[in-house]
Amino acid sequence: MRFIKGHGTENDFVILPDPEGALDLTAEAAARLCDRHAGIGADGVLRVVRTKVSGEPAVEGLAAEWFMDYRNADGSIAEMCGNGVRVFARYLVDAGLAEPGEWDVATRAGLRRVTIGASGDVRVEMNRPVCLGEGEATVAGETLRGVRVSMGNPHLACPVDRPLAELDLCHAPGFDPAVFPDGVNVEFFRLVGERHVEMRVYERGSGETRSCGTGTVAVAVAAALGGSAPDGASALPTGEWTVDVPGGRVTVSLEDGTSFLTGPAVLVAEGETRSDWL
Ligand SMILES: N[C@@H](CCC[C@H](N)C(=O)O)C(=O)O
Repeated sequence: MRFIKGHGTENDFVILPDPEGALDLTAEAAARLCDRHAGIGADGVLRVVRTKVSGEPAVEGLAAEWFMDYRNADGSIAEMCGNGVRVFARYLVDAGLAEPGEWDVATRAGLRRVTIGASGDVRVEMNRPVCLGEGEATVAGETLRGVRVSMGNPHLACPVDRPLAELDLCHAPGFDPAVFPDGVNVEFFRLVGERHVEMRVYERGSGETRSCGTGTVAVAVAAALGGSAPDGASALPTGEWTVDVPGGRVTVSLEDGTSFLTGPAVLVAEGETRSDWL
C-alpha cells in the first residue's frame, strides 16, 4: 500500500491515496499504521478518495471532487481535522490531482474551502464555530471549566492561569459522557499577549498531540469570549488570533458567521508498506 507521511504544526498523518475507493481501511489497519513503535507512526490517517466513489453517506451529494476520510490513531472516525485538511490539500496539489487556487474538500462535517498556492501555508475556511455553553474536564484530580465548541467535531477549550507545561496529560482528561456523548477533544489555553494564546490538547482517539487545528479555532473562540460561554445565542466575537501549539504556530481569523485557519502543511516522506505486514 502506497503512503505519504506529512504534518501540519507537527500534527502528523499517514496519507493513503485511494482515488477509486478500492481500499478497505479497517479501524484495525488505521491503528496499525499509526502505531509509533510497530507501524509508520502518526496521530491519524487521511484517506484520499474521490467523493463520488467513497461510499460515505455523510458526503453523499457534496460538490467536491475529493473526500478527506479521516481516522484517529486508535482507528476511530472523526468528522473533521483542521491540520489534516491542509495536509490533504497540499498532497493533492503536490500529486497533480488539484491545481493551486481555491476549492472545496468534502469532510464528514461538510465542505471546507481551501486556499492553496504552489508552496507555503494553506488557508482553510473552518465555517461557523458553534458555542454550546460551558463544560468541565478533570485533569489529575483537578476540575477545569471551559467552553464547549463544535467545529464539526466536539471540543472543550479550558482557560488555565499557570504554565501549560505543569498540566499532567499522561492520562485522558475525565469528562461527563452525558455532556459529551461522542467524546471530546480537550484544549488547555493561556493568554500570552494581545489576541495571542498558547495551547495544549488531548485529542479524542489520539491522545496528546502537538497540535489540533479544529482545537485552535475552538480556543480562539473561547479566548475571545474571555473563557466563559455567553448566555443565549449571542453573536461570537470577531478578530484575528495567533495560537501557539507545541508543534508551531497557526493563525485563526474569527469572522461574521465563519472562521479561517492558516498554517503550514508539510509532506516529508513516501513509501510502500510491505504486503506481508498490514
Ligand atoms: N487533529 C485534528 C483533529 C482530529 C480529530 C479529533 N481527534 C476528533 O476525534 O475529533 C485537527 O487538526 O483538527
